[in-house]
Amino acid sequence: MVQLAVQEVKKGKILEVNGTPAAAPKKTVYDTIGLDLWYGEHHALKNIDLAIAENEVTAIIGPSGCGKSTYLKTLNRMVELVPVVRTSGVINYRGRNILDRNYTVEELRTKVGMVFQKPNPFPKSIYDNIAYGPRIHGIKNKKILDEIVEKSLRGAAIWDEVKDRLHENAYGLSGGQQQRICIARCLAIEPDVILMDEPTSALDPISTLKVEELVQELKDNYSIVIVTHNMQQAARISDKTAFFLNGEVIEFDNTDHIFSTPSDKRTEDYISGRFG
Ligand SMILES: Nc1ncnc2c1ncn2[C@@H]1O[C@H](COP(=O)(O)OP(=O)(O)OP(=O)(O)O)[C@@H](O)[C@H]1O
Repeated sequence: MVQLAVQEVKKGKILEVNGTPAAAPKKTVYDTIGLDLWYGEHHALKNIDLAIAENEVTAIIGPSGCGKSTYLKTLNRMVELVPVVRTSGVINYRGRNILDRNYTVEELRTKVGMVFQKPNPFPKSIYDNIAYGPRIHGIKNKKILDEIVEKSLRGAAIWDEVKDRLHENAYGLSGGQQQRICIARCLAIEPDVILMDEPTSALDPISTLKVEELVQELKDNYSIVIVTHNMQQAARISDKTAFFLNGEVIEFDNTDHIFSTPSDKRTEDYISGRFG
């Protein structure tokens, strides 16, 4: 008989598997507690509780407009760029509430990198794209910058493809290569967390596969939160999955569990393609 894993999930944290305490939990990077967000009158995030673990890939899935990108953009406070936004609740990052007025965005952005849906390299050379962040942080020494550029490009699995054309414009690369340049640019600031908003939706299947493999490798050194519409992608590359619907987290669990035995009928309907 197949034994199904029965898990107890409370406040976005997995506590028990089959009645025994879950394996020693990984460190929590982000702990979101009772987060609400409004765009003007529109209540876009409702009482979100989610714990993002260190060195894991956490996937955010759900139908269009359910709040996935909004949640991701609260994690680096990019959402504040929208003038009508209002939030309440707590997002602890490494134990400090980033929604607290004393927490500066600049400080947060040195720790949290972001990769967007469409590759957005700067209209500069490949080298200057990667060296941009370190230069802003005051690094001017050519040898150190050379090392950072190589290390970041290697980290993003694109060094071999571009090492002989570092001073060419990044716009001359393919979409998939540009996206890996953007990931390398993100790695150059040595972040703790990488947020990815549908990073492969503009890529062909081969480039998508490369980025997916890269995400798997990067989790050894970084904690990754990825928004994806692609259910197979979430199942392939993530450790945990949160299913969002109408601004709420309906279910948050180990990815295997979500895709094999979801606890909520709405999750099951979504992953089996019955809506969204
Ligand atoms: N800048 C904004 N101003 C007002 N409302 C917004 C803004 N951005 C998003 N919204 C609204 O907030 C809700 C959540 O949007 P969000 O972009 O987070 O959804 P999503 O799940 O990422 O969608 P998609 O999968 O289509 O990208 C939607 O109803 C959307 O219309």
